[in-house]
Amino acid sequence: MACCRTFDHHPQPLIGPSILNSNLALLASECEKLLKAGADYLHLDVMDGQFVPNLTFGHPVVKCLRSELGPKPFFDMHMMVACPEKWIEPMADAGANLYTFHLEAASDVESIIRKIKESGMKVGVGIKPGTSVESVLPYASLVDMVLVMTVEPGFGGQKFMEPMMAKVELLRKQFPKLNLEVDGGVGPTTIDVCAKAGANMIVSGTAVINSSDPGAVMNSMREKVAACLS
Ligand SMILES: O=C(CO)[C@H](O)[C@H](O)COP(=O)(O)O
Ligand SMILES: [Fe+2]
Repeated sequence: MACCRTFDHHPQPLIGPSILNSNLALLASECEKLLKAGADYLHLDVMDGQFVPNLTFGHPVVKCLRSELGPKPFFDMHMMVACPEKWIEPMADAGANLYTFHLEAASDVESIIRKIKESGMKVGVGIKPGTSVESVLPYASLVDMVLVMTVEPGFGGQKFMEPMMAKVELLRKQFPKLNLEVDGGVGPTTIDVCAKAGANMIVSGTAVINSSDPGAVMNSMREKVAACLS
C-alpha cells in the first residue's frame, strides 16, 4: 500500500485506479475490491459542473469513504473544480492525502500550493491537454506531483491522447525525482508509451474496472513502469 512516504523518495511505480466509472452507489466496497486486488492508491475524481461539464462527489463523500476504509489507503484527489482554494480545508479534514488542482483553474498558483502544504496534504498540479508543459515548469519544483491529462477532463472511457507524452518526457528529463502522473485512457494498450515517457503514477479507470481480472491488469502495468524507471 502506498503512503505519504512514497512522495519523499525517488519516484516509485504506482497504480491508482479511478473509481469514476465504478458503481458509485457501492463506492466503499468497490474501493476495497481494488485495494485487495493490489491498487497502490485510489484516484478520486471530483468534478463541480463548472470546471468540467460533469458532476461527481465532494468532501462529504470522501469523509465517509475514509471512515469506511480506515486510515491506510492513500487518497489522490483529482480536483476538477473552478475554485480549488475553496476545498483545501474540507478535503484535508475529510482525510485526503494528495490534493491535485488544475493550473487552468488557479488565479494564484503559489498561494494555493502553500495552502495545501499548510493543510498537511501533498500537492499535485495538473494540466489539461491544451495547456503547454512550459506553463507548469515554474511550479514543478514546488509540488509533489505533476499530472499530465491524457484526455480532456470530465469523463471516463475516452481515447488516450498520445501527443501528451512529449510533456511527460520533458518533465521527466528536467525533473528526474518528480512524481509524474498520467490520467485518461490509460490501460494495457497505452501503458508502454506512458512508461517509456517516464510516468510513474498511473491512473487507470475503465481498463481496470471493466476487466475480469483488475489485479492482473494493475500488476502488469506496474511491472512495465518499474522496468522503465530502473
Ligand atoms: O480524470 C478523469 C476524467 O476527467 C479520470 O480519472 C479518467 O478519465 C480515468 O478514466 P479512464 O481511464 O476510463 O479514462
Ligand atoms: Fe482523474
